[in-house]
This record gives sequence, C-alpha cells and structure tokens, in this order.
Amino acid sequence: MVTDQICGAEALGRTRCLVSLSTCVIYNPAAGRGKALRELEDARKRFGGDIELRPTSAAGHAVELARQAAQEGFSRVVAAGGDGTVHEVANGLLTSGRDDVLLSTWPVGSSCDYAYSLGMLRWWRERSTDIPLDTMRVDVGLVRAGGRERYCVNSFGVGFNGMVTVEAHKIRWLRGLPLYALAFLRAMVEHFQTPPMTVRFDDAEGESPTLAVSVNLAQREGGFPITSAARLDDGRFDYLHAAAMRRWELLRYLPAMIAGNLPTNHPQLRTGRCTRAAVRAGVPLCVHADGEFVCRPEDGIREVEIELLPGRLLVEVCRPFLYGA
Ligand SMILES: Nc1ncnc2c1ncn2[C@@H]1O[C@H](COP(=O)(O)OP(=O)(O)OP(=O)(O)O)[C@@H](O)[C@H]1O
Repeated sequence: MVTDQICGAEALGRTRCLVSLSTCVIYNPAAGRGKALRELEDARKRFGGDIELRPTSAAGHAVELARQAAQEGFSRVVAAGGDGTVHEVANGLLTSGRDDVLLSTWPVGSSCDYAYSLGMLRWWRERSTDIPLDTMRVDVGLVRAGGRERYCVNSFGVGFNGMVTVEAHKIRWLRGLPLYALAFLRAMVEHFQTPPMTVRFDDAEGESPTLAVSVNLAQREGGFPITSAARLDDGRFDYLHAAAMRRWELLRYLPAMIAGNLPTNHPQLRTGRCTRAAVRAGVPLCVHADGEFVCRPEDGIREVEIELLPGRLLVEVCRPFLYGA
C-alpha cells in the first residue's frame, strides 16, 4: 500500500520534483561486488528515510519486486545496483501492465552503463543535489531466443561480447572498466572464435565469419563506449558487427574501444542503425542483454533476434549529464 512517501528528488530540498512521486527502491545487496550496501546507507542519509527500500534475495528477484511495486501503485521505482538490476527492474515494469511508472537508477553497481547514458551516474557521483532531474520516454528492445523473451534497455551482445560477460561474472575483485577490460583479455585468450553467422539488420542479411554483434540502445557496453552516438529515444538501435577479425587486431583496437573511437573504415567493423536485428549460427550462441545472459553456449540456442519498441519506458534522467556530457 502506498502512503505519503517523499520522492527522492523532493527530499533533496532544492531539487525540483516533477510530480508527487511515491518511490520504491529495489536494491541488489550483491551489486558493486558487495559495495552497494555502504553506498545505500549514504543514500538513505542524502534522500531522507521516507522511501520504501526493498532488497533482492537472489538473481532474478528484482523482476518480481518491480512488477509488484508497479501493481501496488508506486509511481517511481528505483533500481539500486548495476546494469543487471536495471535490466531486471525494467523487465518487471514492462510486464506490469502499467506504462506510467518512472524507472530511476541509483548506480551502486560495478559498471552502470545505463545510468551513464541517462546522466544519472555523474549526478550520483557528484552528489549533484541542486541539479533538477527530468523524465524521458525511451526505446527498449524485445529479445527473443529459443522460446525465451525479455526486454533490454541498454545493450545486447552476441558472440565474443557474451563471453566477456561470462568472464566478468567470474571476477570478484574489480569494478567498472578495469573489470571489463580484464574480462575482455581473458575472453580473448579463452574464447576467441569467428564462426560463420548469418546476421540481419532490418532487411539486409549477410553471412560472414563473426566475432561479435552488438545492438545497443545506449552508448556503453561493459564500460566500453562502442556505440557512442546512440540516442535513447531516436527509434533506432546502433549496431556494431565485428566480422572476421584476428586476435592481434582485437588487442590493437582495445584502446580505441575504451576511448570510443573505433575506426569507421575498417572492412571488418560494420556500424549502422536499425530497428530489428537477427543472428543465426551453426554453433550455440552466447548472448547477453544488459550484461545478463539470454543464453549461454550450453543452452544450445543458435538463433536470436531483437526488435525495437519505441518510447516504451519512462525513465528519470539528469539532462545536464545526459550521454556522459
Ligand atoms: N540478492 C542477490 N544475491 C545474489 N545475486 C543477486 C542478488 N540480487 C541480484 N543479484 C544478481 O547480481 C548480478 C549483478 O548485479 P548488478 O548487475 O546489479 O551489479 P554489478 O554486476 O555490480 O553491476 P554492472 O552490471 O553494472 O557491472 C545480477 O545478475 C543480479 O541478478
């Protein structure tokens, strides 16, 4: 039951609150490699205590908690954690039957790529209590693979990118970009392969050896700004298709990936925009959506597709810091 709760923005005093919002914070105590709890204690002091805090008890639980919060009538649901928590909370809201619930982010996770594009990461880190927050309707992706269906809000990766996620989940002692850079190097050693794949962007289909396919709504994937021109509400995915690359080339381009300036004229690096994409392979695929597994090779799934749903989600943004400005 929602009572008289104070919205986080109102509790900031000088910060403008758009409407009187009832706020439920869903937090992942495991996020940020266990450092989330400390940051949340800090947040409690910053935002005041009159916000409903609900912890997750296991992976996947945030989906259920978010759906429940929307159905109980909360008007704002905060995902406090990393991209995995945002992914789950977004999936809960998008399957709740309500499209007017505001998704906000308290980025206490490891990489927080979505919060980066929303401007919320810098807002959070700078403790920018006098900068007003705003709302924005953004696009989401609907992913289908082997009878599974789920929403994605930030990034979608097939092949090598999925294997980087496998390695990132094994590393407990790093956070953010260093974590994903190490996971990248490990994946390069352990899982480098370029099997033939049939890749379709809208109606253009082609078959080629493929290292990785990224189809992103936002700018960063695993901390790397590989689709840095992406806009959250432009009705398009930004994609990067890394075809028949060699190991040494991948290593050579790591600094460019970190800096967000991959070459635009490399014959094996194809970029563009689309509203639908599909990948089919002769080998089982490793696929992530927002850093969470859609499928791993052991699932035996060889086909995956993603479709853009324009303006499906209402999110809280910090406009001065939008897109990492
Ligand atoms: N109570 C919990 N116990 C263990 N794992 C959990 C719990 N709640 C959520 N999880 C899982 O923890 C994983 C990591 O969460 P999250 O992505 O939010 O943090 P992170 O990995 O630190 O951040 P990022 O994805 O931005 O690098 C997710 O797969 C999520 O499902």
